[in-house]
Amino acid sequence: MYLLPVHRPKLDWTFVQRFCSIQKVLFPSWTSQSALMFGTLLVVTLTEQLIIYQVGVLPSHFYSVLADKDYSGFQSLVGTAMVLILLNSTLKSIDQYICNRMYVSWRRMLTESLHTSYFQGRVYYTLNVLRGEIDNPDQRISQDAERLCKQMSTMASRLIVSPFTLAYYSYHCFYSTGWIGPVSIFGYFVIGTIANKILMGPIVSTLFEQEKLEGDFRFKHMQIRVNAESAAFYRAGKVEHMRTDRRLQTLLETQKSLINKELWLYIGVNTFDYLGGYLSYIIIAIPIFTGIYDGLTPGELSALISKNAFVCIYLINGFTQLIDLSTTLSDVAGYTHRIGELREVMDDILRKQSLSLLISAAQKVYDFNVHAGPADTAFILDHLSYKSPYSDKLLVEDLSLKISQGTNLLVVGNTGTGKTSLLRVLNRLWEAHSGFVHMTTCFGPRGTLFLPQKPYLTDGTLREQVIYPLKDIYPASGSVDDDRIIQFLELAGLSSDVQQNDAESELVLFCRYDVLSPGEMQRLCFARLFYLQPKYAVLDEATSALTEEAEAQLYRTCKRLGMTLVSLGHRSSLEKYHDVQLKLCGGGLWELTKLKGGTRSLEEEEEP
Ligand SMILES: Nc1ncnc2c1ncn2[C@@H]1O[C@H](COP(=O)(O)OP(=O)(O)OP(=O)(O)O)[C@@H](O)[C@H]1O
Repeated sequence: MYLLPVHRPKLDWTFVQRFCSIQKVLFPSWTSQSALMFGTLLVVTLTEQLIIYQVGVLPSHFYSVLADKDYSGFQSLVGTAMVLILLNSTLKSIDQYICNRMYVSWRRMLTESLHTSYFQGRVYYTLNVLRGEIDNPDQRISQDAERLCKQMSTMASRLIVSPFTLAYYSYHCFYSTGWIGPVSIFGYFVIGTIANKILMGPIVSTLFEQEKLEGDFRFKHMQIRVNAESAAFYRAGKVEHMRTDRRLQTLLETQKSLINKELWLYIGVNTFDYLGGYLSYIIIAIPIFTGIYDGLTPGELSALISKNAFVCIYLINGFTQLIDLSTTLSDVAGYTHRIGELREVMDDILRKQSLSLLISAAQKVYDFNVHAGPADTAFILDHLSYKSPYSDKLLVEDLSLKISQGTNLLVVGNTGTGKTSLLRVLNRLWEAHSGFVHMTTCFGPRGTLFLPQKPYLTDGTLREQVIYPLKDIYPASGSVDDDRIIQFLELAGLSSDVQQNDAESELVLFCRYDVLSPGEMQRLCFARLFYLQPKYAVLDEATSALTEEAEAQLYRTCKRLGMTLVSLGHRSSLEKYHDVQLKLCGGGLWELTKLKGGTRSLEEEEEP
């Protein structure tokens, strides 16, 4: 099993590392779109600050012209104020616009990067089925990534400019008030930061927990949505109501606890804000009471006080804005941990996956002579033993078998004896416990195709359902061969459905695939098989929902199309389509027998 050490999410070094690694995704290079947008935002916010400074010192000019009764100076000042205010509001809107664009761009890059890892090899399978320590990967990719980008974009314009404004206003504050102003403001900020860091600690872990419960709650609703009919047959409304409410209660309890913890942070932040407002007067008062400005006229003094007040207040404001970001930062930290953790686990899976691929490639070269079979061999199993990932008991022990073209294999056995698990091992979803297993053909057309026990229908058009898992019509050069698709749907016994869906236009939206009966779904999967025409078809109880006549028709078509079949099933009627039977007896035991008749009896059946 893959397990990473459990880490309680906090504002710590792990957060910094995870945050930096996410930034590398968001800013892949200096010339990337987001880096350019970030640069533009910097220019816009700096210009905005310059304008704000000019707007901020306007009152001091007003005091001065009003005290001197300077009418023309007053007029030009009103004109300047109008222009500055217009400029300021335009720049502020551009600033918001860039932040929103950056959010979309970040979200695209982060989600695409998560998708790249998630869909690589069989990471999504390992993550969802085999590894329990990552809760709700879907929620992390869809919602947490979105919220992280949103919160970061709201922080961006305030954070980006703060080093410049702080330096600029510190200089002005020093110039106006001497060292006492900046030093007392810095000291005040350090105390505020330490207090907030302490208050933010519990919020990060509670937010992490809340997002997990949010995912669980959503998953419960999704479960009901997908299984609505089965639940309705059980009249399970009451019990599902109770269970769904229970998840909601747990979520709301955690949300309440988060809000309680945030209350202390809000108290801290607001106290810091209001105390900061008064601090500016203390700083301004010092040079006045120490007599530094004694030689000034009342008009000059009030203009100077207004200017100094603006500089001090703005410096304090610069720091309080940073402190105000604490609530956003604690959200960012929570989401960063959730996404960082997902990325680490996916990287870990990918590393192990490529390592096992390397080992198996090396083994393949080494074992080539030992295990090489005829050219038409699809699967080679040599002394293979396997077990389920959560158990120590072997499902099958020491199984040796070669599956070649023309030799159809039927795998039978009681429930839970490991039939589907054999396919998991063949497909490399599970690792073999010992022995050698190798699939010599490729997946898809001309190779091997698996029809899993639960038919999987994807979203999209009927054409896309039939050509699945291919992205495009096969072969790539071929024209859109809807006629072939319709022909194979008919062969699979789905003609009436096609006509219904096909009535208005060609093979368009197949939006009612979710209401197909299990039998119809299985027929649709056979239509896929006929379309792709692999050399080998591995069918896991692929006809369990169909009648024996339908089964016979589908199996005959497979054979006519030249496929070699490996079937898993319980029905004795399957025997006549196969040449060899592998019976799994449980406890690691198995029996391999030749079936009498097999292909021959099928040919006889077909003759009339
Ligand atoms: N994802 C999984 N993780 C852990 N154990 C699993 C997993 N899937 C199946 N198992 C276990 O492996 C064992 C074999 O399961 P398998 O699906 O191979 O049975 P089967 O022979 O195909 O049964 P059936 O005839 O019902 O399809 C079972 O005990 C099952 O609980």
